[in-house]
Amino acid sequence: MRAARRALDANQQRLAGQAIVNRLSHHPTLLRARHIGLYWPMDGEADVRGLVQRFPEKRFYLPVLPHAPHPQLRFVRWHGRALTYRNRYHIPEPVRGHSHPPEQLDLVLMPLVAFDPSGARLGMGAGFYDRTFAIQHLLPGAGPRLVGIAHQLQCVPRLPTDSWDIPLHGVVTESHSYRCR
Ligand SMILES: Nc1nc2c(c(=O)[nH]1)N(C=O)[C@@H](CNc1ccc(C(=O)N[C@@H](CCC(=O)O)C(=O)O)cc1)CN2
Ligand SMILES: Nc1ncnc2c1ncn2[C@@H]1O[C@H](COP(=O)(O)OP(=O)(O)OP(=O)(O)O)[C@@H](O)[C@H]1O
Repeated sequence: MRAARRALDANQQRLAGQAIVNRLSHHPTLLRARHIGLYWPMDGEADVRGLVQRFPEKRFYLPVLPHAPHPQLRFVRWHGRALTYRNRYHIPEPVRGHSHPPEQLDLVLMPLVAFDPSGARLGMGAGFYDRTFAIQHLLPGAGPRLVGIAHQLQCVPRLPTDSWDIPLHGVVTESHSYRCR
């Protein structure tokens, strides 16, 4: 999946990102949300950063890697400008800015490697998102809506899941919007 999404050329990437932003722009969950977790795309992930210009009245945050012993991602405010600092995976991160408690975000747009229509998500394998939103196992209605963002080619019929995986509420690709739970 990672090789397949990396193989998309710049034009396919641009079109996919625009199509997903357009879909999200009519998505009631996005329209209602005020504090939104976003991500800086890497490794062929769909680029939905255009949302920041599209919705200047909303507040967007980027994930910042935890330092031991804190197991959770932090979400730091991002205004859409260039970033210079890169984390250990070479992903840009804001170095200063207001951080919003993850469980108080309204919506988190989650990067993923593969997904299935039931809302199972395969990530990069470090468990950052699962640990950050683990509270949803205890309080299923609590915390942000979790919406996966992907290219349609990342959809598989059925993914195996582990007990700690947090299911997605929905997934949006350039051609489909899935409602999962
Ligand atoms: N854009 C984006 N940001 C994100 C994530 C993501 O999946 N996408 N993450 C989602 O959790 C977190 C970062 N998690 C990551 C986990 C592993 C690797 C990674 O590249 N692993 C390499 C080995 C890297 C190394 O150790 O040198 C690999 O698997 O090939 C990258 C990000 C937070 N930010
Ligand atoms: N709630 C949790 N508490 C403690 N450890 C956890 C929790 N959730 C996940 N983990 C740990 O994280 C590891 C990686 O999880 P997994 O392979 O599901 O990551 P992923 O969802 O693919 O990655 P990511 O969320 O970073 O994109 C697991 O082996 C597990 O030990």
